[in-house]
Amino acid sequence: MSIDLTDPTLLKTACLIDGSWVNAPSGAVIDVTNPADGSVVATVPALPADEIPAVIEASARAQRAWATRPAKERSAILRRWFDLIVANTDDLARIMTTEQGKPLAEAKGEIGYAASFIEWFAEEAKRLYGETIPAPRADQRLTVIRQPVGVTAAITPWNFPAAMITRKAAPALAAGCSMIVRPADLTPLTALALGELAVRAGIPAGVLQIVTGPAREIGKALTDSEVVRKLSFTGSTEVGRQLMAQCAPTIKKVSLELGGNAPFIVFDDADLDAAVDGAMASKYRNAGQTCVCANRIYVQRGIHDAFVERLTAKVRALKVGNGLEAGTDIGPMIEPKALDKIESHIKDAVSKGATLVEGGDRLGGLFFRPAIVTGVTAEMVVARDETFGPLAPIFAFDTEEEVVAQANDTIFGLAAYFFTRDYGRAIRVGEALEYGMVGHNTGLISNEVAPFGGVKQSGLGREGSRHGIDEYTELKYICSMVG
Ligand SMILES: NC(=O)C1=CN([C@@H]2O[C@H](COP(=O)(O)OP(=O)(O)OC[C@H]3O[C@@H](n4cnc5c(N)ncnc54)[C@H](OP(=O)(O)O)[C@@H]3O)[C@@H](O)[C@H]2O)C=CC1
Ligand SMILES: O=C(O)[C@H](O)CS(=O)(=O)O
Repeated sequence: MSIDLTDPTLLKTACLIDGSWVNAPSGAVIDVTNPADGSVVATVPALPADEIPAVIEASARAQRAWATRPAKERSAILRRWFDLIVANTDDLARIMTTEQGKPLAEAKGEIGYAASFIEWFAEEAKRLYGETIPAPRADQRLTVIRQPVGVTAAITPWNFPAAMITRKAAPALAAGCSMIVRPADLTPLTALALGELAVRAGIPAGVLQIVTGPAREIGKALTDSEVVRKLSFTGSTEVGRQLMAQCAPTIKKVSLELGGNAPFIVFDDADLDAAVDGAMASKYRNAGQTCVCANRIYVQRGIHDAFVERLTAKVRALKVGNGLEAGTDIGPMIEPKALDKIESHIKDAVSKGATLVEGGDRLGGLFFRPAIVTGVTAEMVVARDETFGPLAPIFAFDTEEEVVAQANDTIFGLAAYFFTRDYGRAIRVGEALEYGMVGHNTGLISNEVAPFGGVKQSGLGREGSRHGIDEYTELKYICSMVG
């Protein structure tokens, strides 16, 4: 199946290495399939790990030159990349929906979200200010400058094939670093299309490289290298923990955006319609395949039944189908094991006394009817493990103290949400929740201007915002004797 594009040259099926489009020496390839129908959309190289040292060498060579370019020049080139991505939104979205499955409207939204990080860091590039410090001696002058970390690497997941790349590459390039990106095998085409637009924008050869192929082996080659000074990873906590350990021998800087288990709390005094709309947005975006999705929905007993009734009506109205078809709300899951996990969470909960009140059945292929389960308790697997699918498990609660304790009873700490119109409660709960990001009366918190990241075992560091570029810079202190 070819993808119906206005500009077919955006469909790249080779690695971007040192400014050229390169296949694996052996010709080995990986199939890229459409989750909506299982068809092979394209192939990309299965680049062997022994090709990575040359990629790293090209990255180091390019980075030295890139860092000497005035910040204003780097900014202008990033701005051109932003403009080209925006101008090609429709094609990029069609490529994304074809390989990842999300509805076209969501894919277009992600392209805009991904582009916003480039726009933001094109501006930040010009504001990497240093410091002068009053010296303790008359014959000294103390200055602090911010310099690029150097050669960096990124390993990114399939659920946001564009935004998870630009949220890393934009600050890296803005700071004067180079970056080697290894996208998920399931969704490489979006990454390669972004690479093509980077070339057209004038990002020099070697500054941004995109390699496809065996994750473990390529990851090992990147983490083993002393030249690679930083790794940024988005994905599961399990893999993040492993990559962090692999980076330890060479003392790399590490940024980790890992798993979540977001509580979504609705108090009796909440705006009920706002809470239901917030739950729909947080739970079912990308078919529930986001790290910040509501994973546990706690509803205070006084509003519980009304909330379940209204949520059920909206979930029942969701249209499941091919993301390329107009009106689709929920696309296919990314792979078969995703459906197995949702089913296992439902079966475990029901076996322990919960009630399946909506959906929960397979619709053929990778399609799954969005589900709601009520009567959920802390003893059920869904309370501890991230479903990463369109399942809303609903817990009833009585007091503020009890629900905050339950919400915090997890190893994760990425995102949390709560709905209340009581000012005092808003302050208390917002401060008590042990999460990197908290939504108050909203289920959507992600943008390029705020610091995205988690605490506990949901990650290290922040992406986006004025903080995101810090992950790609080093502070250098210069002490001058002025004689
Ligand atoms: N905090 C956040 O922003 C996000 C967190 N996540 C979390 O990730 C999980 C689901 O996403 P998923 O993509 O399956 O996560 P994974 O951690 O399995 O994969 C993430 C990326 O890492 C690669 N990878 C896997 N194992 C290794 C390894 N040993 N060495 C190097 N690279 C490796 C994968 O490659 P490949 O897929 O090709 O095998 C993929 O590109 C959920 O827990 C979710 O919460 C996901 C997205 C965002
Ligand atoms: O990977 C994810 O799940 C994203 O970080 C979620 S968001 O940034 O699109 O909210």
